[in-house]
This record gives sequence, structure tokens and C-alpha cells, in this order.
Amino acid sequence: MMMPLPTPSALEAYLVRTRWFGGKGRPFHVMGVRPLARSLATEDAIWRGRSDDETAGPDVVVLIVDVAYEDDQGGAESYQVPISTYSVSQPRIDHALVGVFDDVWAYDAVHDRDAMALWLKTFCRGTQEEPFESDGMRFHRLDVSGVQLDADAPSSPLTVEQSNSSVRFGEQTIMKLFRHVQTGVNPDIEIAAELTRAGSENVADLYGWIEGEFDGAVVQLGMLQRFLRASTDGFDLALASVRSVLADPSLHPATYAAEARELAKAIARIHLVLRERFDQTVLGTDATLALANGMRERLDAAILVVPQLDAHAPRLRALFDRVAGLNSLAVQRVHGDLHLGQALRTPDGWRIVDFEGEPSKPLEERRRLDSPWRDVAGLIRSFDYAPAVVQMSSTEPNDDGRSRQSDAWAHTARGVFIQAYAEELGTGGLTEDEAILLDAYIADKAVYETVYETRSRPAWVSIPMTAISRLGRAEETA
Ligand SMILES: Nc1ncnc2c1ncn2[C@@H]1O[C@H](COP(=O)(O)OP(=O)(O)O)[C@@H](O)[C@H]1O
Ligand SMILES: O=P(O)(O)O[C@H]1O[C@H](CO)[C@@H](O[C@H]2O[C@H](CO)[C@@H](O)[C@H](O)[C@H]2O)[C@H](O)[C@H]1O
Repeated sequence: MMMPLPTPSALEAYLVRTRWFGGKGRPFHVMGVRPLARSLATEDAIWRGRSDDETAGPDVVVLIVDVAYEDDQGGAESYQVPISTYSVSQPRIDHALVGVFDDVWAYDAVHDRDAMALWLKTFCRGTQEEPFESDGMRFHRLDVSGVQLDADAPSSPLTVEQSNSSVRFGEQTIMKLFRHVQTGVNPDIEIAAELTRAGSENVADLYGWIEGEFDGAVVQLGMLQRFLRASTDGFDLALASVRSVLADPSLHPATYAAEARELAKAIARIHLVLRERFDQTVLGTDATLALANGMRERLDAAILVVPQLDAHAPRLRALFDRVAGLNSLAVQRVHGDLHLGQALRTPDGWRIVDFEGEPSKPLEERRRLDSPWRDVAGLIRSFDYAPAVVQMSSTEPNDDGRSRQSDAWAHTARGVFIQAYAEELGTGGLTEDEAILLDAYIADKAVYETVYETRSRPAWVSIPMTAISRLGRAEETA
């Protein structure tokens, strides 16, 4: 018997309730529901829950849901929605109910620990030499550290801010299922695999990944990594540091310096490995002009969404013009979307996650060579966010003393970070060209943030706007 699929209208109602659907607020409809792997179409009992008791576990189907947008921008996207189904309701996962179809109760399988156990068990059946093939999905293993996967570890979905859906298995592994899927190589898997093979101590080791096929091409659906136990999110750590400095004026803003230094070294080491394991090259004036033009275009587009940017546009354009005047641009693979929330402080040092790049860009664009100063700029923007977020959530008035302490905190973190990054790369500090690139990437990221905050957290738009009001002032008066 074939399991009934959720209807397009039920999926439309479900998508808008999720954190990961990128089309919220836009008119859209579901134009296709494609089963990529359908448990009942296979004899393989593993997809049917506990094989000794077939009535107990869920049946699982992995759907690709195709969405078409109906606004002027138009376009289409595909989302991965794994569904687990039961013949009776499952109150424990009511919040993940997609609908009831022909008396079959369909839930988002990510929230169903019995369904997620099937993914882990399936991973455990493959080896590095021989990926396990199950009903159109291939489970690849990468076995660099020789870790024994615990097939019975219980799953729990992560509740932190995320663009995809991650599930932790016990204290050992974490599996991320990509939600917005595109055919081709996903840089999150590609880069984590290379860093793991290189023995990098600054990444969460990759243990495996999942592939399927649609539109006649390979699609990468998810990845299994080492779960970093006892880790602290780098942004939370920065917030705690700012709070302690503001609460106790006898503490110097440099109390965070050791963390900033170690983080900079970790990023530099990652950049060095990426240089070794992927292409790197030095591009000429065509590339610097194209980079500057890209930044100018993003600014023009951002002004349409955030009109108050217009008043600052001449100073921002002047920063981008300086990039257009550079003779060369050293490029390599980079993280592409780095901020403190993707840096995890573990007891044995900093590890970086989420090498996916900006999820809204096509995969091929995200895999392009770029300047590592884009990543450095991303972190520097986070050093500016941390004091601003502390101030916004504090009941204390922002007097001059607190403002000075906050500015000093961000200034110190930035200075220490750049110095340590350059030292780890074996250079004394920033060259004049690198300083021009860094300033422009910081401005470009702040412009992007004004749009991101306007759409996602309007109350925070003042954070990048305040930064933008200061950017380029030194050059203006020089
Ligand atoms: N290997 C890991 N160990 C522990 N926590 C992790 C790990 N990978 C990610 N996380 C946590 O999950 C959050 C989201 O991960 P991320 O890879 O950024 O997902 P997304 O692509 O969905 O945004 C991170 O900010 C971090 O808090
Ligand atoms: O984590 P994502 O890849 O989805 O990145 C998006 O969300 C980030 C916020 O979660 C956002 O980052 C901005 O806010 C951070 C504080 O919450 C701050 O540390 C970053 O510097 C700032 O850019 C990111 O821009 C956005 O793409």
C-alpha cells in the first residue's frame, strides 16, 4: 500500500510555521511534492522503525517540496521535508503535525525521535568504502578519526537559531538536514570534509553525509558531524564579556583579548588549510573592479529596502571606489558567512561550523574563490554587535561611561583579532591594500545587515545603521 502524501495546501500552511522556510511574507504556492525516498516502496525494514515490531515505529518518506513565488521577484525553491506517518495520532509531536490524510497522521520527521533513529541507524550500516544505499538515498561515511557511531543514541532536535534543521544524537553526533536544497555540491559538506581529512582541530569533524537525486542530478541532503559537547556559542561568550566589563568598571576591556586572539588564530589556520586543499590564485584589475561593482550594486539594492542608507551612500561608495583602484586580489575558498554565532568555544579551543555560505545564493556562487578578508570582516561586525545587543537588552541607561567602555571593548577585540590573525599567517600586520579590502568588506557586510535586520529583526536595524554612520569618516577627513 502506498502512503498518502501531504497535500500542497497542508504543506503551504506548514511551511509558513517553520523557522527555516525562506519565503515567509511572500505570496507563494506549492507546485510540486516529490517523494525522493519512500519507505513503503522498499523491502528494507530499517525505514519502517523497529524491524521486530512493524506496527510500532513510523513509516518515513522524504519529500522534496517545490515552491513557486507569486510576487514580482518570482522564482522557485525546493525544500526537503522528511515526513513520518502513523495510523494514530502522536500527541508528543503535535507541534510538528503537517496534517491527517486518509486517516494517516503525517509529522515533520525531524521532530520525531523514532524517525530520526532511522537516519542514524542507516548511517551506521555504511562504511567509508561502501556507502549504504537505501531507497534512493546514499549514506556516505568519512572515517578519519575511527570513531564508533552509537546507533542507539537518542535524538533531540536543536532549538537554537538555525536556517536548516539539526538533531543531536546523545552526546556524540549532530546531524544537519538541509532544508533549502539545490542540486550540486554543498560547500558545508565539501569544506568540512577537507578540513576533517586534513586533521584540522578547528572544525567539528565530519562523520558522513547523505545524497539523493532529483532533476537527474545529485542533491546533498544532510551531514553528520561530531557534536561539540560543552561548547559555548562565540556570540554568547562575547555578550557575557561585555556585560562583565560594563558591570565592573575596574575590569579592562582587554579581558576578552585572549579569546579574540585564539579565535583569530583558529580562523587563520582554517584559511591556511583551505589554501592548501583547494585552488588559490591572485586575480587582477578585472576582479577588483568586479568586486567593487558587486558592493556598489548591493548598496543600491539595499537603499530600496532601507531608504535611510541613502544619506550615507557617498561615504560607502568612496570605500568601494578604493577597492576598484586595487591592482590585485588574492582569492581562495573561504567560509563566506562568518560571524561569532558560528564559532564555538570548546574546552580544547575554537571550532568553526556552517561553511554553507549565504543560503540565499546559488550553490555555484557560494563555492567561488573569494578574499579571506570577507571572513575577517564578518567577525569584526560581530564585535560591534555584541556591545550594542547588551545595551539594547539592559535596563541601565547608556551614559557616556558605558558608551566609552563598549566602544573600547569592540575596539580592543578588533585590534587583537587582526593582529593575531596576521601573526598566524606570518605577516606583521595589514598591508595598505588589505586595509582597503577589509574596510570595504566591513561596509558591505553592514549594508547587508541593514537589509537582514529590516526583514528579520526590525528592532535591531539601528545596530548596523550606527556602524554605517561612522564608516569612512576617517577617509573623508584625510
Ligand atoms: N558540531 C556541533 N556541535 C555543537 N553544536 C553545534 C554544532 N554544529 C552546530 N551547532 C549549533 O547549532 C547552531 C546552528 O548550526 P549551523 O551549522 O549554523 O546551522 P544552520 O545552517 O541551520 O544555521 C550553531 O550556532 C550551534 O549553536
Ligand atoms: O546564521 P545565519 O547564517 O543564518 O546568518 C544570519 O543570521 C545572523 C544572526 O543570527 C546574522 O548575524 C548578525 O547578527 C549576529 C548577532 O545575532 C551578529 O553576531 C552578526 O555579526 C550579524 O551579522 C547574519 O548577518 C545573517 O546572515
